[in-house]
Amino acid sequence: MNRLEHDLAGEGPGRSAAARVGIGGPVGSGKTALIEALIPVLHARGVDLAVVTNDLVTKEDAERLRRSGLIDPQRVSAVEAGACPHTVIREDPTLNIAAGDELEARFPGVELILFESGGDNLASTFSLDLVDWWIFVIDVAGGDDIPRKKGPGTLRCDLLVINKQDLAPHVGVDLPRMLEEARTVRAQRSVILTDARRGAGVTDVADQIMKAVLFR
Ligand SMILES: Nc1nc2c(ncn2[C@@H]2O[C@H](COP(=O)(O)OP(=O)(O)OP(=O)(O)O)[C@@H](O)[C@H]2O)c(=O)[nH]1
Repeated sequence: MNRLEHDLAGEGPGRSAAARVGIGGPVGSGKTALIEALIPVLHARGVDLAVVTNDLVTKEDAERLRRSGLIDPQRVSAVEAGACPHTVIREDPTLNIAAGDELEARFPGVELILFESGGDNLASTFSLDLVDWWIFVIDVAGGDDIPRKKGPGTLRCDLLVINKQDLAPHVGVDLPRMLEEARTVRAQRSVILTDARRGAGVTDVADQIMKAVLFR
């Protein structure tokens, strides 16, 4: 039974107040930019929100979000992942679970906690002990062959986001084809194109979170 099933059953150690959503993906694909774009959209829908960031040896992403003015800085927690970001989101997610629990204790009304993983490769996946649902963010500039490589992140996530769609003409990427290949390797499970810097596609991502995770 994963966390979501525990929560629906209202029992067991996975029981918690807030839904937990992971946001992973390769270095620089736009995970933080997506969170920055999602925060105002989710706030406008009345979602009580907090964020946990994972960086290798700094707190850079957390500091960026705290300075952004988009969210109460107290609602952003930083985990330092060390050399292997996989460990803290998959093999031993204890530090992240504790960071989420601590945010829930400080903000009892919190409904949704976003966990941004440290930038990593196409193999990063989240433990279902940590998150109820997770998004994998790749980007157009990383190459239109990424979906065809069938990395575990691309295949297993609940939602695949292909970010930086605005860059497609500049890097020679056939966007409709990349989208089609991504849908094919995912057996038609969700794929959304975004431009996180300008906000394109971000309401679609928020719609999926509202529906699949918050049941509204
Ligand atoms: N053109 C364009 N640039 C983007 C987009 N999204 C993010 N960027 C830029 O891409 C760079 C990396 O974005 P981040 O949000 O820091 O990426 P990240 O995945 O959080 O990076 P790490 O935490 O280092 O793994 C920044 O310079 C962003 O401004 C987009 O949709 N279009």
